[in-house]
Amino acid sequence: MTEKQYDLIVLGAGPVGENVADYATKAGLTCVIVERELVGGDCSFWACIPSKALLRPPSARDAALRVAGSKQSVTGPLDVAAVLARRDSFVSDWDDTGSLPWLESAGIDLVRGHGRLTGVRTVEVTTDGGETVVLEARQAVAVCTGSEALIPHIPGLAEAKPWTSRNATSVKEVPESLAIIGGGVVAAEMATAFIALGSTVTVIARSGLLSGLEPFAGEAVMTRLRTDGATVLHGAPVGVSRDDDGRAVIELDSGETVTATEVLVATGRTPRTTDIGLETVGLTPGDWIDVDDSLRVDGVDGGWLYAAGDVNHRVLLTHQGKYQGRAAGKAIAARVTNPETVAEPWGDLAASADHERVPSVIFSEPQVATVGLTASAAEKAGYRTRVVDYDLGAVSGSGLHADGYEGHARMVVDEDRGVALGVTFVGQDVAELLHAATIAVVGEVPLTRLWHAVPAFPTMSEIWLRLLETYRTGE
Ligand SMILES: Cc1cc2nc3c(=O)[nH]c(=O)nc-3n(C[C@H](O)[C@H](O)[C@H](O)COP(=O)(O)OP(=O)(O)OC[C@H]3O[C@@H](n4cnc5c(N)ncnc54)[C@H](O)[C@@H]3O)c2cc1C
Ligand SMILES: NC(=O)c1ccc[n+]([C@@H]2O[C@H](COP(=O)([O-])OP(=O)(O)OC[C@H]3O[C@@H](n4cnc5c(N)ncnc54)[C@H](O)[C@@H]3O)[C@@H](O)[C@H]2O)c1
Repeated sequence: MTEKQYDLIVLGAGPVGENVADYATKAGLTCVIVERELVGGDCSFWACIPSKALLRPPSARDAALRVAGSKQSVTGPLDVAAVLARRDSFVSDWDDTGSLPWLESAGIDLVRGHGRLTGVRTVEVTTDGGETVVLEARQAVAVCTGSEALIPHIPGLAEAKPWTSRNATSVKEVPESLAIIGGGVVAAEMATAFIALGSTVTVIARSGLLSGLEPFAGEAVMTRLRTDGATVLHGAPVGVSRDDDGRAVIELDSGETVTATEVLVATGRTPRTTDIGLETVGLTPGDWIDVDDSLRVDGVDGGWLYAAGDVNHRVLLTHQGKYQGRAAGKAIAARVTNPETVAEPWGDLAASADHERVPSVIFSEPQVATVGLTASAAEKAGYRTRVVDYDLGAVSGSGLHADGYEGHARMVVDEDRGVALGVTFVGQDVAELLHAATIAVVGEVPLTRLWHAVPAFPTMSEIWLRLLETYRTGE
């Protein structure tokens, strides 16, 4: 048994754990990070990176096909083997050796193995070789263990050995057909990817596609999926089995049956907290971990426990988790000097934007880029709102970007303060329009001043001018 002491112990070397450790170390703390799989976490090896690596080649090919002149140069189908090989290179063939020099240069120690809290500021790690390493934190422990796919209780589903997003993003042999249970982000992106890779895709979306977003987003993605040959059903699965040929058979409450080579479960996430010793510090294993805006865990005496990233269920996105990681790292370090340090809203120690100002991009076809509140969420939150819509395809830059460009933009305005509460773009390559919207929403830029942020001609950003003109016309 080995015993070591550090200022901070971070459980989980995903993007979030890495940021907590980095920011605390930069502030002068000694830090160790515990990782049981790959340094870089799910995002690097099974989620963001491989999924986007699968989606980019068909998206680039589609873009070329939408411009007369370049269209004629696309003379063959998508090279699936090359797509998978490019994905493999982005995940370094699931080898994290490339991440280790960064940890070393940042001055962060690494212990490989499964970590569990064993009480106040202590963690025990069972290494792959079966050794036990006992770690003691002088200041804090940060839980950044992330989340994993939730397998719902549908009779026969678990026995039918469904795919999760990990199987989909690490696919080596593209199945002839794929049924996807769920209508959220994973379903939208993986349906887009597997249609392009050549599978026959059926999406079983009991409450429609992308239901938490502006309704036109899910409708546009659904229309495109259907145009590209997918079937989108609204029933709920009530039973799953494998037939004699090994194919998955999914029965729906509507009486319909879907048969496919594989079934992908995309019904949300569950926290990785079942076996991390939460019971030793008065918390419940298997629960999401509640935190305040400085990512400090609620209800733990002494305020030494932090939880950042997916595991706290505030926002399940890498960029927002990394933002939390920066705040947590700085808050932990600040409280070494002054334990009473308060995380002021919008200060460096608080993840204030988590509440109503989160940006996200869904890399489906078309893309969906959104920040802040939807019209219905803003109304529910009690704002006096005005909704401004504009046809993104009517902007000169869009027409130049792709022949017959189709897209839509919506800005939700807080009428009392004259600022944007939320913006949603749907269309080809709208991901790159998003950060301007994030600045407008997070910065609460008055629309009267935004008028003077003149978008360059002829870019798609002229959508801002059109949205503002439409808003002013309606005054
Ligand atoms: C298919 C898919 C695509 C996605 N695409 C995007 C995207 O494009 N953009 C985006 O912003 N978000 C995306 N997300 C969400 C994103 O992956 C997560 O929000 C992000 O990975 C969360 O980071 P994290 O560090 O909290 O957790 P993780 O990345 O899950 O890292 C947690 C780490 O902790 C380790 N760990 C867990 N328990 C222990 C333990 N007991 N001891 C030691 N180590 C432990 C794990 O092995 C893992 O390495 C996607 C998610 C999925 C499923
Ligand atoms: N581009 C990105 O940023 C990106 C990409 C993929 C995933 N993610 C993140 O990963 C998280 C997980 O994505 P997800 O798509 O798994 O979850 P989700 O919460 O987006 O969608 C879950 C879907 O499953 C459905 N569902 C839930 N239980 C069901 C059941 N028993 N039967 C049938 N349908 C059921 C829901 O109605 C919903 O449509 C998301 O929160 C998202 O933020 C982000």
